[in-house]
Amino acid sequence: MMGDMVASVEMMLERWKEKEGAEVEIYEELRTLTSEVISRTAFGSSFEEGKQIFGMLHKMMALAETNMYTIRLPLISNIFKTVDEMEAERLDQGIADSIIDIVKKREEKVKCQQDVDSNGYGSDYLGLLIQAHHDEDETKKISMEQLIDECRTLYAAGQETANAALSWMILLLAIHRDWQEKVRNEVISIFGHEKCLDFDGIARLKIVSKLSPSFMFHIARIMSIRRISFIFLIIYLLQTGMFILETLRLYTPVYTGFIRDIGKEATLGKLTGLDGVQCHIPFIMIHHDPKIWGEDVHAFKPERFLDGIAKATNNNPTAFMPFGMGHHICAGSNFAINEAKITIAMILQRYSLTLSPGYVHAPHPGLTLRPAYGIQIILNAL
Ligand code: HEM
Repeated sequence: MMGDMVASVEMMLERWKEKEGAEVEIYEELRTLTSEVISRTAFGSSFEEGKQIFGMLHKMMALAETNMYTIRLPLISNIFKTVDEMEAERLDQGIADSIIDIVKKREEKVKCQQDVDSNGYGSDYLGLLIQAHHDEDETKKISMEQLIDECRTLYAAGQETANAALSWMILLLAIHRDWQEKVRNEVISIFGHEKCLDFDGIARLKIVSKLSPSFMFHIARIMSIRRISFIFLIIYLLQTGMFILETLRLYTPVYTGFIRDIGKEATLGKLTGLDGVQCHIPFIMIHHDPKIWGEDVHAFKPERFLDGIAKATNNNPTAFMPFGMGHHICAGSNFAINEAKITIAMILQRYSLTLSPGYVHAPHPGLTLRPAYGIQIILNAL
């Protein structure tokens, strides 16, 4: 998975070579990147076809956002459909057909015994889903509709959110030049300027996982392991980690939070929730509450996370929930943090980021919290 992330960032940086010294619209660039990452992860070898599906899904999400507050009348809405509703249905069918096509191609390969690895239908997400679709155990088997739904969920949950989060991170790095330097210094102290993207190294380095990064580097140099495992070292990006948490607090992608049904009467402080009542937990309000974070709640201060989340939240660690909480907590939180670390590390190894004077700050509360007019950044090669 990490290999797919690195390969996708490499592709983006290749494109950027032609844009050095010029202004780049980061939100769109990162949309391509995050779609690429999810496409490769979800569809593996079929990621080009996956990208077409994600293109259609993206259009559907845009339609959903436009119509978020449209009131639908029972019965009448089933008979008379708006242009947007008809377009959404067309896209939905297109997505389902494309997924079925990819599934058929994989199944054909298995029949012909070509290019099939030991995992049968493949070890990417799609392969695992097809395997589940063919499971002989009826209790584990999933239907084709469920398979299609799973692919949709992964995109919706994993692309838009990561796109928004990464965009705000780049903005904050461009504004807070001191933090841009801190994060870059940390990245370079661990990875140097070279591309250290060898994944085979991880197996060799696992056993020394408790040792410090500088010691590991020393050992690796002695042993002539030229390219150290990126995956392993990524966990040592501590300043970068704090920076990521602070961005997720200030610009929480799933800003609306979640709604939970109260299953049975429950008391929380002075509040009593009755069975059947719905409870809305708005993340962004909790992330901006001075009672939890202190009077400097609106300031950008990654160092508040230096001694952990409990300290930063005045001993209310559950008050920090960019990835949700409980049974439905984000299934891709580690994926998202690693994606962010890899992307930031690889960008800062190569570029100094300056905010364009044309940037207009307008966080837009759509399905996710995203920049209404994009984020224009000037890329200066280091
Ligand atoms: C910064 C990026 C991300 C943020 C802020 C984020 C946030 C969230 C939140 C708030 C939820 C709802 C949790 C709840 O209801 O308690 C969620 C659910 C989910 N996320 Fe993420 N997410 C991110 C990235 C990803 C990625 C990259 C993936 C997949 C690769 C992913 C997969 C999922 C899935 C499958 C669920 C549904 C879990 C369930 O209902 O059981 N997310 N995410």
